[in-house]
Amino acid sequence: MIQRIAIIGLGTMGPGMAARLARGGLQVAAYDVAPVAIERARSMLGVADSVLDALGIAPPQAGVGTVRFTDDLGDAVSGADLIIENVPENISVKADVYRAIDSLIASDTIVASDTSGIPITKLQEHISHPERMVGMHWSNPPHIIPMIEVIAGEKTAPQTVTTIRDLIRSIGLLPVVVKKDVPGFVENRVLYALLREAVDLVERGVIDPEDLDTCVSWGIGYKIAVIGPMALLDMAGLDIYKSVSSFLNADLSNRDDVAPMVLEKTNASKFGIKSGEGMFSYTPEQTKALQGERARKLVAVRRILEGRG
Ligand SMILES: NC(=O)C1=CN([C@@H]2O[C@H](COP(=O)(O)OP(=O)(O)OC[C@H]3O[C@@H](n4cnc5c(N)ncnc54)[C@H](O)[C@@H]3O)[C@@H](O)[C@H]2O)C=CC1
Ligand SMILES: Cc1ncc(C=O)c(C(=O)O)c1O
Repeated sequence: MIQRIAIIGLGTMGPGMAARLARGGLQVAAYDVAPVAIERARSMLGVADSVLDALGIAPPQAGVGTVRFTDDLGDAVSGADLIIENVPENISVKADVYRAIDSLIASDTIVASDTSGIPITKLQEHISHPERMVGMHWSNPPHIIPMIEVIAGEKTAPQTVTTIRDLIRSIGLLPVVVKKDVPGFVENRVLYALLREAVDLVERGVIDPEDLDTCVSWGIGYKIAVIGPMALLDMAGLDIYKSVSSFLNADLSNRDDVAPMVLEKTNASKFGIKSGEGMFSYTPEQTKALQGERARKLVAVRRILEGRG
């Protein structure tokens, strides 16, 4: 049974994951190579906890778990039943972490990766017990979005998948087991199909960025939270989908490289909220207000969707 979890990497995703797992009654050790990331994560726990309160997520009867921060990798993974690797989306950075923990952990300790889309089969090449490695892909913000993809690589033991799926369920989250280890798994294949088209439309001047967001959020986005794509096909009618897709699919963006607009911005260190500018601009005050407003709205929508409005 999983009780002790180590999270390696406390950037965008780590702090919310730590808070959510602790709320599920688990004992979390949180580690990062960067002291500044540890301090930032520590300061974010209270905010995440108040969002979990607003969501009405109660701890189990045995009580709420704990989050302890450490700057020592050996200390973080010592005695852990599960390690969640959450470092940047780069195979060699992730492989360094697997090599570093290999001799520090028991052969049956589960090692999960929160990779956004690197096939688990590739990551397994860098660990001595590949049968205990699994994909555990959270969605951002991880303390609010309940769905987590679970992905087996070619060498993952079925029991490893079952253990992680059951753990996710046991703390009130929603596991989705992906049946094939395809790049991007399912959530990001769908998201990146949408983002490729959205970026292309803005880049070609078909629409302004603000209007693109209005169109998608108030059109498809709002609807799709209630009616998933497969159900939507039935609601619209497969005959309609057949007619439209017969001419539209051929006209959709099929670019297989990164769009020039994105390269231009990233080359100028315009990464979005984290750097103050990306598609839009953000002052620190605006960022704080935006994060609060988004959390409030996501909480309200989730409560309604769960029938707890
Ligand atoms: N940002 C997002 O929306 C999502 C990201 N992911 C995935 O989660 C993983 C982490 O992503 P983010 O949190 O966005 O990245 P991030 O870049 O915000 O944070 C990564 C953290 O890892 C730390 N780190 C780097 N090397 C390390 C090492 N050797 N040991 C310990 N810590 C180390 C960095 O100091 C940093 O704090 C990536 O694989 C990403 O693709 C998954 C879901 C959503
Ligand atoms: C743009 C983007 N890329 C990856 C992920 C997750 O892996 C997300 C997300 O969770 O929101 C994302 O927005």
